[in-house]
Amino acid sequence: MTLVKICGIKTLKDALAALNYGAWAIGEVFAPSRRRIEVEDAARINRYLGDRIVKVGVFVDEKVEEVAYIARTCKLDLVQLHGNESPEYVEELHYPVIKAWRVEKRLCREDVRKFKVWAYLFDTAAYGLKGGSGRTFDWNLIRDFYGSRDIILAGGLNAANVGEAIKRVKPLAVDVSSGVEQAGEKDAAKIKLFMEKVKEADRYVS
Ligand SMILES: O=C(O)c1ccccc1NCC(=O)[C@H](O)[C@H](O)COP(=O)(O)O
Repeated sequence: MTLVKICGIKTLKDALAALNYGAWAIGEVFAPSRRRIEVEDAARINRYLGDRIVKVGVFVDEKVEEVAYIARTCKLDLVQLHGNESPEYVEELHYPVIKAWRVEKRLCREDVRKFKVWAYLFDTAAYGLKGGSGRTFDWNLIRDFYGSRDIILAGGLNAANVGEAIKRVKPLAVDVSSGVEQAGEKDAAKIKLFMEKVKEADRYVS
C-alpha cells in the first residue's frame, strides 16, 4: 500500500478532507510560502486531529531550537527538512526527520544515506522555489532508490500521473500539494480522485 501525504494544509476543513479520504499524513509548511501556516493555527488543527493522522511540519533552514519549539507546540510527528540542512543538523534535532532532496542530477545512495533519518523525500528542483512547484522531475535520476521503503516521491504529482509514478518508483509514500489544488486552494474532489488513483495503482504493485 502506498501512503499519501497531502502537503500545504492550512485549514481544519482541508485536514479533515485528507483524513476522511484516507491520507496517511498532512504537511504543514512553516517556511516562507503562500502555503505557510501560523503556529497557533497548526497547534489548534493538530489538537483536534489527535493521532488519527500523521502531522508533518515542513521547514527550510530554520534554527534547530525553533523547529524543536514548533514541533512540540504543534505536536508534530515528523519534521520535513526542505533546505540545505546538514547531517549534523539532523542529529542535533533529536526528532524523526524526512530529509527532502531537490533532484537535479542522478542521486547516489552514499550521499543520500549520510542523513540518518526516518525517510528521504525526492522533489523537483525549481528555480526560486524550495518546494511546492507543481512540476515533475526525471524519475530516472532516482532509479537507485526504486522500491526502497524509506522514500517519498514528490513534485508535480496529480491524479493523471500518480499511477505511473507508483508503478515505476514503488515508493513508501507519495506527496502532493499543487496537484490537489484549485485556484491555489486545496480541493476536496481532487484529493478524493488522487486517493482513488493511488489505490488503483496499488493493485498492480506487489
Ligand atoms: O509547498 C510549499 O509551498 C513549500 C514551500 C517551501 C518548502 C517546501 C514546500 N512544500 C513541500 C512539499 O512537501 C510539497 O508537497 C512538495 O514540494 C510537492 O509539491 P507539488 O509539486 O506542488 O506537489
